[in-house]
Amino acid sequence: MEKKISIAIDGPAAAGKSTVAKIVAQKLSYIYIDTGAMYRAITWKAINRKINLENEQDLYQLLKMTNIELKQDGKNQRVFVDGKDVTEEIRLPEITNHVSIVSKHKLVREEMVARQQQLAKNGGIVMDGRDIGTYVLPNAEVKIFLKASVEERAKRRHQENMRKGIPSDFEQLKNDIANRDRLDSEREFAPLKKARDAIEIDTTSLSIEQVVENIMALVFERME
Ligand SMILES: Nc1ncnc2c1ncn2[C@@H]1O[C@H](COP(=O)(O)OP(=O)(O)O)[C@@H](O)[C@H]1O
Ligand SMILES: Nc1ccn([C@@H]2O[C@H](COP(=O)(O)OP(=O)(O)O)[C@@H](O)[C@H]2O)c(=O)n1
Repeated sequence: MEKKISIAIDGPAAAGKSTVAKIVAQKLSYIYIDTGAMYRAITWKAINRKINLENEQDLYQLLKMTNIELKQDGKNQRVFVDGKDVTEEIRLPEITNHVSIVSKHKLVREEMVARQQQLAKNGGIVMDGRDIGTYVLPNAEVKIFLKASVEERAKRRHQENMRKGIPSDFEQLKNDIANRDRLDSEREFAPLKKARDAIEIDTTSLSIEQVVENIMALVFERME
């Protein structure tokens, strides 16, 4: 039987990480873990509970008693918080615009990373996020850093929002994405950064299929 490897996919907002990670996982019959969904899930609960998002201790205590599950549903993944399906709600602008505040806290990240490493411990995993190659799975056999211009990323997310019926203003979205990238890159603990041994793919003028092909070629190289 071929070796089950770990694949880390990082990059800024709306670069195409989850889209290609999902396809790569499907092709390999691997487990796909969307770590951004986990940070979105705790942000959703904290906002609902009216927790001060700057209060690291309160957020950590909340997370400790929160069950976050990612369940495969055909081609899609559904996200559950304490048994409640929050898949759609965690993508709303109110959540998106607050996740980077919650995710900057060291205690929150350490707890999330422990959960993510537990999920990945048997290999056969595709995980996407901001710190997977640098911090969560430093020994991943394949590390990818996806990027694209902010203009292109905002365009893609805007189209996605329109498709899903989520309110969306292109200029606002562009500002929000740039702002989130800045917060994620400048935070002290496990910031968004390309791992030294990650392969960078600029997807600005690539199709989803082309990005997947590039990644699959790297995967097969490492599996040999
Ligand atoms: N290479 C690509 N070309 C065009 N659109 C893409 C590409 N990759 C992803 N998309 C689209 O861009 C949007 C954002 O992709 P997503 O996978 O959610 O990004 P991320 O997980 O990095 O935030 C989605 O609507 C997706 O269909
Ligand atoms: N490994 C990760 C994944 C996400 N995040 C945080 O979670 C937010 C949402 O991540 P996401 O991947 O769902 O965001 P999109 O790129 O899909 O918009 C990011 O902006 C980060 O603040 C993180 O800090 N570390």
